[in-house]
Amino acid sequence: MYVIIGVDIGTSGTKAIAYTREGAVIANTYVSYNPVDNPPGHHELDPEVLFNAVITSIEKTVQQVIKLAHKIEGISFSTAMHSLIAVDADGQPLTNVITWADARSAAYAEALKQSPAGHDIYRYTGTPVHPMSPLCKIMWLRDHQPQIFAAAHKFIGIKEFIFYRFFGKYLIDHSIAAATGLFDIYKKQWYEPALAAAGIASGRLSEPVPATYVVHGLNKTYAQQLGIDAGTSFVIGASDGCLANLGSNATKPGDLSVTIGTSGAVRMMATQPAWDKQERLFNYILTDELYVSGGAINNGVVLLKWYTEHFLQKQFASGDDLVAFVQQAAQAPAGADGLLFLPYIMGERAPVWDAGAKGVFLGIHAGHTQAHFMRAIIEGINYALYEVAASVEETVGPIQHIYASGGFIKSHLWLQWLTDVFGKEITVINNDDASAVGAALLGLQALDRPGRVSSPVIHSKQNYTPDAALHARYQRYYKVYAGLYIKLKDDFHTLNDIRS
Ligand SMILES: O=C(O)[C@H](O)[C@@H](O)[C@H](O)[C@H](O)CO
Repeated sequence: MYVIIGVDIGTSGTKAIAYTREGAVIANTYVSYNPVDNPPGHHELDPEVLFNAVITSIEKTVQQVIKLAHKIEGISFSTAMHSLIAVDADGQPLTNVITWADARSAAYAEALKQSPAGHDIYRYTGTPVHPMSPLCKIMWLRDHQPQIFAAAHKFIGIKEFIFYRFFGKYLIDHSIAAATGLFDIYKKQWYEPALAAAGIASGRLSEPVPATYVVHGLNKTYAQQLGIDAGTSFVIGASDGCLANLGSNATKPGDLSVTIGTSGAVRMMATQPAWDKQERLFNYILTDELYVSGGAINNGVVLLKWYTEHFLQKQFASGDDLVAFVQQAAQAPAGADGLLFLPYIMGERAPVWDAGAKGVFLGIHAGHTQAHFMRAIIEGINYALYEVAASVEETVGPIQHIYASGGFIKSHLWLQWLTDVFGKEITVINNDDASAVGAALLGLQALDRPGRVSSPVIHSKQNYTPDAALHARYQRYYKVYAGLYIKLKDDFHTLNDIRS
């Protein structure tokens, strides 16, 4: 049987899956990594660690496929958005991979956001003006590391780095380009006013190609190492966010995908960008016909890791530790007996887009225990996504079905609590890594009929139904939650000033 390998290169690890045309995952490998040690507010990965993780995950998956006597018809890629690496003329990295979670360019984002150019940049590039975007990171490099800026032959992302090593070409798919803040999502070319703001010409960026673009001619050394033919088709693929919609079945108008991994997001597909006059939502590209609108939050499972390591003084790895965390939180009642958590410990993206926002526990009383704090954390993440979903509904259209994906789907309890907050049924299909499955599906389409996107084959389906009484209780708490940021915004910034 033929399989396609879908690779999802994330911020915490890389996953490769072997996917059949019948929609079964018959082999997979996950390689995790940690960010390099950095000052607070900076978040970087080592490009070599990342490259090796991609090699290892593909190599081990190929070995499993060969053992099962199957054949590989192609490899297709999903990657985290907004990453930046400056490379020299030989393709050697001059910087680490600066990830979406890096906030060093906050002051640049703030200034640009207030300017007329900033509003146009948001509108035409689809990327909110925020330190996550490569645009703001390049501005920061230009002023803070002028030697690196001058020596940089290209400014690229994770996938371009990998593809350059594999094929000797700098290629960027439209989906990842749409998350740079530098790409015109209507004309599908680099956007001059954004290039001017960054102080670069388009020649210092990669060549944009559609997500279904296929490359051949893998470097022989890597072909040997991976155990595949150098003629194997490599589909460039798209971004993890857009592909999570595809892999979790949220592909029709009215389908909302809710992802909670390290970070989180809600997204809806549309045939055109949904320009949000309040600039809360992104508009990314999946294929020539499909845009993905939505909002991402910074604070997902990263909060469980933070709380476990700092307060429970234990190691935390997603998976079993996540399930155990939620089980312990379940000792507290829904609503955590009046303990509310505004989860902005990493600053926040949608809907406030404020890198200086902070977290708050509100309503602490003597009856609260550790379990209440843990429950409040989960509920804070749920409210944050619910708030973003409301702006998607307002801008893109009514929500009809909700599909969940990401590491949190391992916890039935968490899925149920999220369902109760949303007050709408939530479905999880197949339990696989949605972005890797999305990459495989897009890959199959690219190899067969470029430009079209199919939906996953559904083998299993879990539906979660809301409890009306709990939804009503959450609604009362949510109203308090939704007023918190505005009340506290200035205080967060005053505290930041005092700290610095
Ligand atoms: O849609 C999404 O999921 C977000 O917009 C992205 O910014 C991700 O958070 C990022 O790619 C990390 O995986």
